[in-house]
Amino acid sequence: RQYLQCGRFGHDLAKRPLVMGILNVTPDSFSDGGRHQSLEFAFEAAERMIKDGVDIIDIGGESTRPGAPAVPVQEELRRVMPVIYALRELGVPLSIDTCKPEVMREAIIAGADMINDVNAFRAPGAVDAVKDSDCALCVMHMQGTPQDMQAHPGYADVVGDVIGFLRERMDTLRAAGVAHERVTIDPGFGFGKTVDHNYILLRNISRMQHELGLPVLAGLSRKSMIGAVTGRPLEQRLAGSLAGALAAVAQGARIVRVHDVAETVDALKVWQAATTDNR
Ligand SMILES: Nc1nc2[nH]c(SCC(=O)O)nc2c(=O)[nH]1
Repeated sequence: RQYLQCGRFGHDLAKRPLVMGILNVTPDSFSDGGRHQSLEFAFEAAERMIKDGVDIIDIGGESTRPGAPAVPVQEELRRVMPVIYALRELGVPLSIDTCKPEVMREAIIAGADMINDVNAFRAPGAVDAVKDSDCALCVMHMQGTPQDMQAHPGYADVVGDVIGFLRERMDTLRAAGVAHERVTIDPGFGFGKTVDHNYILLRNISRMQHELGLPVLAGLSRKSMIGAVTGRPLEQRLAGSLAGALAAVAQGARIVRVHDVAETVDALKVWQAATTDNR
């Protein structure tokens, strides 16, 4: 049985896959990019996700899309901290999508249940920032940086390379005293991968899970790997994203990170009914 036993998180992943809702608090994710409006919008979006059945809300203050500009730490703190303090009143588990140790520390103090680091806690000070807490950690594979990762993605063996990377990150975290149960791993769809690499990784989630003995988080929602095979633009990738989420869950993924919470919750309910013996 695999759970994220630590701290406020405490979900028993053995029961059913969890839905992580994406909450971007970056200026480009709000119509006017205004601060006050973004907090109001973030709060309303979170309330909506909770009503729709979300299990975790992932708050991100820095876009990590290919080519996205880096955000200074003070600006990222100004974006995410008000949202964390506001949303923690709603009682829903919160994940913070950040690579910066300073943001990790503040988020943990504010009661974050998970730190979701697309850089796998490689920044100087990142392991120190989280090792003494009980919050859950998502360790994701990325080749290169958001600025250059899609230029020339290449692997000798993409699955073996990703597993090797995640194993090395786990060894570093464990050496720092981080408990195994706190960690969820993630192949990082779209982070230094071609479309083929992404689908090879998707087909091998169960191998990752078994070789590393850790639950897998899958984030395919609306990504270019969905667009590549459907020909759909960003705003028309719901069906493809639902299929991707179910494919990941069929491979044993325990958390899916999505934009469309209500639809994914429904899809997983049908999946659960179709694949679980409820007698
Ligand atoms: N753990 C985790 N965190 C993420 N943050 C983003 S931002 C890019 C986007 O949503 O298009 N993707 C992921 C992902 O795949 N896994």
